[in-house]
Amino acid sequence: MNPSSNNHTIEPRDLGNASANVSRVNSPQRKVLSESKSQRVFHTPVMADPSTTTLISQVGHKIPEMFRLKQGSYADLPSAKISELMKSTSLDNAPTQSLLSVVNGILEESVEKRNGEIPQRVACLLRKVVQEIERRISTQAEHLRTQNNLFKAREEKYHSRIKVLEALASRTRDESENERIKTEEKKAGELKHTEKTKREEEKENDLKQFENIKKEEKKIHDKEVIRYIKEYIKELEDKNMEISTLKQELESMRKTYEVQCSQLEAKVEEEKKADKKNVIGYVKELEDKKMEISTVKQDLETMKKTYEVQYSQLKAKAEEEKLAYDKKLEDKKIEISTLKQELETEKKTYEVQCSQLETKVEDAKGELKQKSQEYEHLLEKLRNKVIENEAIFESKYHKWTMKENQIRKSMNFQFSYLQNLKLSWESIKQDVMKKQNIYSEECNRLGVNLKPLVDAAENYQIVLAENRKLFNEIQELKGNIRVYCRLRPFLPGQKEKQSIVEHIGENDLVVANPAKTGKDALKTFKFNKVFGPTSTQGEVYSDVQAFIRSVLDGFNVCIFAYGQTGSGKTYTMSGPNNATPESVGVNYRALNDLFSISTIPDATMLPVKSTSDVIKLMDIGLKNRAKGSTAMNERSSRSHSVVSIHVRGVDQKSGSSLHGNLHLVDLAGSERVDRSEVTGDRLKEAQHINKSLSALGDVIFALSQKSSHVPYRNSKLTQLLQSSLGGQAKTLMLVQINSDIKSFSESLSTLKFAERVSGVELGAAKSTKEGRDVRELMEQVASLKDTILVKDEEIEKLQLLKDLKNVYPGANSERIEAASE
Ligand SMILES: Nc1ncnc2c1ncn2[C@@H]1O[C@H](COP(=O)(O)OP(=O)(O)OP(=O)(O)O)[C@@H](O)[C@H]1O
Repeated sequence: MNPSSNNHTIEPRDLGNASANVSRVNSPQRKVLSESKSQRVFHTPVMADPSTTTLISQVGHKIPEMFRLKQGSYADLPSAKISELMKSTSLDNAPTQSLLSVVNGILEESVEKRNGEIPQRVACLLRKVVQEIERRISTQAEHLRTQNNLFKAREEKYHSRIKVLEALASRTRDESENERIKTEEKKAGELKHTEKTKREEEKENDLKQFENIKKEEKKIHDKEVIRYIKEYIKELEDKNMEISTLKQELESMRKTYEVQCSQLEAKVEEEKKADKKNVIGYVKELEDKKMEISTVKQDLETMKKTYEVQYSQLKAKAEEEKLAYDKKLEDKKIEISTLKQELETEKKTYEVQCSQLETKVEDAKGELKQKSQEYEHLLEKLRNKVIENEAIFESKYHKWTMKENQIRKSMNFQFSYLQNLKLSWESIKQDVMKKQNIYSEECNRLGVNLKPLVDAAENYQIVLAENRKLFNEIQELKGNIRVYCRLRPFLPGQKEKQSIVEHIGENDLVVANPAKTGKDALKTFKFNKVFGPTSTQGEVYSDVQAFIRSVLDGFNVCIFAYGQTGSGKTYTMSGPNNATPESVGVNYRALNDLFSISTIPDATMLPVKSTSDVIKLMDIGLKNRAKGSTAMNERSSRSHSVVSIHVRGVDQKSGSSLHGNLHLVDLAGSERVDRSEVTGDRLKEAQHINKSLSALGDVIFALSQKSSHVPYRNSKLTQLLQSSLGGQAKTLMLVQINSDIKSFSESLSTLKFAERVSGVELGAAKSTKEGRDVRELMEQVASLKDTILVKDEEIEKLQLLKDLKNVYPGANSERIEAASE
């Protein structure tokens, strides 16, 4: 960059005298003044001291006319002249020396003529001039910085060139091992080294100089900036000179390298010639290889031809396909054109529709407008009504306030009345309290009198319970069949809910005949226990439980449910369908009890180990059990169900053995076939059921009459129950009653039958429990019986032999024996 190209740079010839003033402008004013005095020889105002005129004239030719003060002082200048001087164009065009002389002039004038005072407009001029000088200095500083950067960039450029040269030198080293070259390389290295050290030195010098320049710059900054710039420029020129010298040196180095390269090339040529001989041998080998390659080439040629044939075939095929594709394309184009036509028609239709819609929209707009008018009219009406209503409300409000006043008045009146009432109530209260005291005294007296009566009643209850217990014990001793009666509740879907039962006691039941009236209609039945319709399965079982327990004491127990069809026998014995633990019947509870009471789980005839095992067996039995829907019961059992559990065990402490049977019997229901409306197979079933039940009735009748013959063998049922009914067993009959009025006749006959059953005396139940001695004796008896049996057989045989001998006296005894066997 050429410094003189900038408008604001100071030419070297201007700078010599102006540099000191620039620094003074930047310094505090007082310093400026003192220094300006010491150097007055340069800057005394032109007009004040004629001795300086020569000097001014020396430099004056460079100051534009307008900044030259011909006569008078700056303070005397007219304001128009000052404002003209302050114009940016005038200041820009003025050389720095002129500006500095203006500054000096003003300052000298103010010190010498005006005792340090500067008029306002002159001060403005001074400020402007100083600002301009400052701006120029900062531009110069910027310029210096740019120069510096330029110098650095050049330095880097030289560094990179040196690196390139180094690379060249190293490459040369690698290519030749010749010592001559080595020497040369050394030389080159030395040269490079010298050049490098020279460069480094120069660099160091440059840096030092640069630092010096910086220092000087600092000093000059205080003294003479212009001189520094001059020196700097000179230095720059020197650097340029140095650079050109370096260039020349580099040029000479390049030439040297070129010479070295040509020498190297010559050497390589020589080596090539030496190698040529070897090459001939290689050429021969190459010839052979070429032959091989030509053979391979021929093969390849043949392959190429084959491929070309294939290619031509494929091409022909591709062309055929292309033709077909073109045809398809043509078709598609036709299709597209058809579609376009269709689209066009659609578009037209759509446009027509659009226009129709627009017309409709217009119509709708009209309607909307009309309706909005109507609504506005309505709104107006409503507003009027609101006003009317407001008026009505106002009048009503007035009336209500009047009424409120009236009510208030009456309330006040009633309040006073209430006060009076309260007073009278207080007096009444007092009277009542007195009376209450009297009554409590009388009650106390009565309580004292009543106590003996209460005690007597309590005693009566105890006596009653004892009586019941005694009655039961007597019955037990008699061995009566126990009879529990259970009443089935009305079922949810049942329409008629009129009951024949008048009274349900703990042990008695009163039934009313709907055909009769008065006392004749009522009939009382007594049983060991009566369970009402609300009784639960648990309650029923709690009274059955004792029987189950006695099975394990060696008693035979039979529990059988009897009753008309649909009266709840299966419900009591097994429970409802999908029974829960709360609703399961006697069977399941009894089994649970047996297995929880027993210490010998496998002491059964059947391999059952738990309730669930037996239940599984029972389920099999239930599945086998015939069931059917009748008019009387949806899930009527069409057969008797008998669950027999045989318990055998040995008491390990006492050694006694026992065996007990438990029969859990759910009889099929007795039914009147006219009511159950059964026909066909069902009718046959009903007849069989009724037959077996009547056989049971006959047995019961014979037992109650203490007849010498009891017809057990008339049915399988009575045969099965023989040991429970006739033997010394514990028997419980659960009588099921359906209290429905329609079932009166059936219920009555059931109750009568049950009454008869309860009168049957079986004799005191006997346990089969036997002591150890008895058991051993029994076992001895059994073994003796077995021995007797064997002996009897032998006697029989001997007898037979004897008879045969008598018949055939000459026969051989061995042959007779064989014949008899
Ligand atoms: N105590 C009871 N509580 C609620 N429902 C009962 C009760 N007893 C019986 N039932 C219901 O009455 C209906 C008839 O009962 P169940 O089948 O036990 O009679 P059943 O005497 O065994 O009849 P069948 O002799 O025809 O077999 C069933 O739906 C049963 O669930």
